[in-house]
Amino acid sequence: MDESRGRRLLGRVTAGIPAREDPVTHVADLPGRSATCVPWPSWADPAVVRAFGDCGVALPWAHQAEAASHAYEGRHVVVSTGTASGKSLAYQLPVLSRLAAGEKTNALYLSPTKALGADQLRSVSSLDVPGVRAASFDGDTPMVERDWVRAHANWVFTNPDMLHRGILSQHGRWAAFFRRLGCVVVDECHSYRGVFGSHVALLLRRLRRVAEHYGASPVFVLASATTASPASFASRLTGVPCEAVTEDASPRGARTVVLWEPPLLEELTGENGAPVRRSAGAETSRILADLVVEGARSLAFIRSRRGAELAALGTRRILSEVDPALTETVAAYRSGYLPEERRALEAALLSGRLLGVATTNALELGVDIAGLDAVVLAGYPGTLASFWQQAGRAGRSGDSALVVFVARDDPLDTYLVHHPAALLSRPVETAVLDPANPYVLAPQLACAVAELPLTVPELEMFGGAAAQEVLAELTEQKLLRRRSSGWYWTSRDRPHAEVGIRGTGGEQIAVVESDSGRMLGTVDPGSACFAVHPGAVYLHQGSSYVVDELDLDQGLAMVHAENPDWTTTPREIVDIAVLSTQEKQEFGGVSVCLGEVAVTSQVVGYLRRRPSGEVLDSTPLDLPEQSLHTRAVWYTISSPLLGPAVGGRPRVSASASTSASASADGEVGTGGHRVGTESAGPVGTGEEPLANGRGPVHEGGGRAPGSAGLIPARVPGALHAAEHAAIGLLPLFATCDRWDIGGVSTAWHEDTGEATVFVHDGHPGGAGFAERGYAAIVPWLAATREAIVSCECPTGCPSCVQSPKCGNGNDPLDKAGAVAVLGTVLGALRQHGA
Ligand SMILES: Nc1ncnc2c1ncn2[C@@H]1O[C@H](COP(=O)(O)OP(=O)(O)OP(=O)(O)O)[C@@H](O)[C@H]1O
Repeated sequence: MDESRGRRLLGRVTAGIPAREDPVTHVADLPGRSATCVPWPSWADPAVVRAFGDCGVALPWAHQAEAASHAYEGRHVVVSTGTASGKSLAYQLPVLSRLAAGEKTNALYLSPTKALGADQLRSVSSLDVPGVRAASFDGDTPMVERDWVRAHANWVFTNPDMLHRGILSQHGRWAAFFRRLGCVVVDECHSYRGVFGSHVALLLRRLRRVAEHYGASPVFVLASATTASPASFASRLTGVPCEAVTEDASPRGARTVVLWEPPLLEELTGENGAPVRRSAGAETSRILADLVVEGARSLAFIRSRRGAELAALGTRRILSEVDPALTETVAAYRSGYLPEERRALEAALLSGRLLGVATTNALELGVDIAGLDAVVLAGYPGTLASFWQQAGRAGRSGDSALVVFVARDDPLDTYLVHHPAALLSRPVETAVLDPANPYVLAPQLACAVAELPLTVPELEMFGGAAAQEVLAELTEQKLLRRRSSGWYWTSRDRPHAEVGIRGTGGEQIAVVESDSGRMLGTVDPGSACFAVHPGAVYLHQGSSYVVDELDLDQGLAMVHAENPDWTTTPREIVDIAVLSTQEKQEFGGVSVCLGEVAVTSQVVGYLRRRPSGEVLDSTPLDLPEQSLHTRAVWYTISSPLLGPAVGGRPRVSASASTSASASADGEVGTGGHRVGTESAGPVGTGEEPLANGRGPVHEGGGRAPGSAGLIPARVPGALHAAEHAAIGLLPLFATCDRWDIGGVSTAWHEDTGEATVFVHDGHPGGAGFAERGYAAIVPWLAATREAIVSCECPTGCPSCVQSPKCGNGNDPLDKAGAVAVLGTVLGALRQHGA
């Protein structure tokens, strides 16, 4: 294939776009690499080597052999290499070699999703190595088969949910399996982050404890996408020291990576008259259609299932006008499809019968698809690990391929397409998890004690003092009994069923279709008012429903199927109180704090909007207040630093400007990474002009040196805008989703006595995001300011300071004021040595 295929495809997808609308903000050519193969390790069983050879693997790549040897020789290891770099072989080789040699040993494989577990079982079974009895044990395993698996399987494929509820909770029935447990495989371990990751970390400690009880001490083999500090992450996740193998020896094709910002729409405006851009989904359909016309096998990653379906439809619509025969070569792919449908789609894409597939991240993990001609990413997938994982589906075996990152209309994506280094030159972040979160620790310790009485020496593996405190509370609640030998579970019932490891506990709200009585899914209690309030549009597996009733007492949301051409946005009022300040640093009029807060929120209504952003109407709601104890990072600014003139202090604004947040549903965020993405331009007093040429703040009178120079009336809007943009940018440092965090800003806060901007975790007890914000305060706020400055809109738009979930209808928002405030804060931080 032509070396410059990526460049040629780029020429095709930009052909015909007028220069003034040129969406391409950056192009980077990433070189390819050839494979480094090594001989099979001497310990590898010949039958296994033969089986791999029959599947086209003549020799292992160097990193595979290295990781496999660590595992075989009993050292815990994490292999952290790129997409499709053959991580499976790294754990298959040692496990299969022992089983093929007839050793009486067992292995346990854990994957974050059932589908991935099924794929991996299929791959192991297809090798057909003698002596291997591999079987899955998950929610789909029929009861009649479960006994067989427990008694006979020597390699069990499961997931953390089943390990928690179905295996550890009744470990006595698995005694024979545990006695011989020699290896635990933790696949795609980078996805264990945030609250879910914290649960899994404690679950793995429980697993180790139970295995030890039966006399086994398994070796852990972890597979991860490329991440920073994989060894320390793997060690935190498992609680045992892990070696890391990171040198990727698999072959990789060259890639042309293009950053793409859709143009502003001339004919449409959004909330408060703000300019809006063409949607990333529509833009992606257009690009995908061009690629299909070129005969390029392409994948487009879209963040929602519905978005993936819509992008496929959009692509087909465009193609039907060009060449109707090509419409057949385009499809959507997402979880929720039957395994056979997914297999058929994968095969069709690999064979070239399908050319364009619009997918959710279902095709990101574990699916054996690589070597495509092009990948389009509609929006930042949340982490660099995901970005590279998705981009890695393009360009293998020496082919040059095209990767297009299309920005959505939000501050983070806008920042990234204008700061390529933040996307292309940064080391991938490590995942954040916080197993010491008491909201996670308490239910996990209850399960651990119910499994086996906990002794004092075992405290250390669960976090030492933090665990001791939690145990004391559980004892006080009479859930445990303390004896001299340790802690004992008091009830006959096991706590496991009550403990949801993917959220932060509490009774889940069931979402039920009224007509059929079918349960569609569950929603975290903390986010129910937000996600399934009456009138809300609820999406499930690509289908759309509208909520008729939310009964919080019964834990039920009743919905009916409906596919309206509008979406809903809840309106929420939020209040925040500081419970304790754990860290505080003073920087001459600016202080930066980390601590515990109580966030009280109430959904008071919702907006209906068209996909274009146009608001149809606003409906009031009467729902109860919700309270969330969590962690926050906040900064305060003294009056002289805000005010316009020396002596001209801003009056305190009586009405606090708050913005909504605190949704605890959806994916749990991940780990963060402190990076050097500081703004290229000077950051100081907020004097630099905005990109639109407007000077930022010139409000009469003199100004104290370094102050923001804002008259009091502008302070709430300035803080509010600064808070929105900061929420938008935190995912760059804390690798959470913007929906995992929330914020409140106020011109005067009663606990701090000053103008304050809070950004808080959306999960009870926190998931480590606020800590990341605190640790990266300067680069985070510098990036925030830079994102606002570089946005070309005049007074604020979704690309900079408007928030899609604002409880105050994005009002007041003062874009220039936000730049001034952030400039002042950064000036103070820098001047005082932050
Ligand atoms: N040493 C090798 N030589 C040739 N092909 C190999 C080798 N090792 C693995 N492969 C092939 O590479 C492909 C990707 O392997 P695998 O799915 O294990 O990668 P992965 O790193 O787990 O992928 P993902 O990033 O999707 O998790 C498979 O088709 C596999 O057969």
